[in-house]
Amino acid sequence: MDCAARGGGGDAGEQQPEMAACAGNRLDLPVVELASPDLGAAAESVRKACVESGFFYVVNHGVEEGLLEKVFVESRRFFELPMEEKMALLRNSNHRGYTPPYAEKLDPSSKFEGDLKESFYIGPIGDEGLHNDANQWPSEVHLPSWKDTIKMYHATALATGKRILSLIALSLNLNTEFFENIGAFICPSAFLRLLHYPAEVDKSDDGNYGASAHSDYGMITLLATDGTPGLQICREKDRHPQLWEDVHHIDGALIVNIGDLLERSTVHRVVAVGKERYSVAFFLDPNPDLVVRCLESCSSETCPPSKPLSWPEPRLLCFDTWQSSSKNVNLQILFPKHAEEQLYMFKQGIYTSSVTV
Ligand SMILES: O=C(O)CCC(=O)C(=O)O
Ligand SMILES: [Fe+2]
Repeated sequence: MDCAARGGGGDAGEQQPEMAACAGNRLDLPVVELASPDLGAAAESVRKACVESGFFYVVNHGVEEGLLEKVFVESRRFFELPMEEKMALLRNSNHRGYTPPYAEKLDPSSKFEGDLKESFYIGPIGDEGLHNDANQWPSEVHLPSWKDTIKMYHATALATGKRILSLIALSLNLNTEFFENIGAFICPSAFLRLLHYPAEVDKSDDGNYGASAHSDYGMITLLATDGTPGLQICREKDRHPQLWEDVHHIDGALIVNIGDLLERSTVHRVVAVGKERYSVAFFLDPNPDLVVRCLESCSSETCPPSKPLSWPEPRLLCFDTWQSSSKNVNLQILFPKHAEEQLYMFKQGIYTSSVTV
């Protein structure tokens, strides 16, 4: 079972006055060294990043630069195909495939028809021998090396994502194997999403976003960009006016952000910068039958834990339809600073797809 709409789409939700980051107000997000033998220091820096902004960079992350370059080449090749060829791979009921411009509106309150981006989703890659790969793949005649490159990146990003989650576990004084041990990775919902943002926009799209404000709803997202600016975060979404800060590009680094499932997601968006932009997002979420609840060590009287949640069937999870906590597989999560928001994603119904195609 896969998740419904990817990305997010519930939280930011407001067309309020806002400030862009002032020039010179450089956002210095932590850079985490993933190959460091000093796991304690790396975990501490992850913890600081998660508590303070929910966004950080990782370097020495195990993704070869050459592989990433190939992914961007293949991505460009796909998005340059004629629209009818892309539409032939339109996102299917398993949420794999192509979404054209305007197909998604990550911020449901946006006054525009949809976001400017187009994208392509690749879900968990099955063993073809077992016929369980629900992905759609472009024709090998047109794009002969596409599938192998994308599969390679999916596997590499999954390994990197698991390493980051082991540091997150450590940062919470848990065993590095915590997520592995509770079964979060038995069959993880690992979705790769290729994204393409147009350079030119029609007059009617003045003020529209490449990707409107949202938070990602899963555990962590690994983001690679082609270096073109546009990504912004809002660290305090309830502040008025909102302050949006640019996440700048660091050569060779991946951008990591934590999602709603870790209770400390950060609202972000991609603004149109008058230049074409490519990015590749990898969403690492646990296997679908995991029960989610707050870690005891992250709760207190003032920060009571939420009741356990099944993942990712939130449509069933209104306040009055709690699942029992009796399952022994529990993903118990974190960062109590935002415990009061534990349920906001469900209240907002962000799993209800905002896809209009
Ligand atoms: O393209 C980007 O930089 C961000 C994409 C994103 O936030 C998403 O797809 O959830
Ligand atoms: Fe996102």
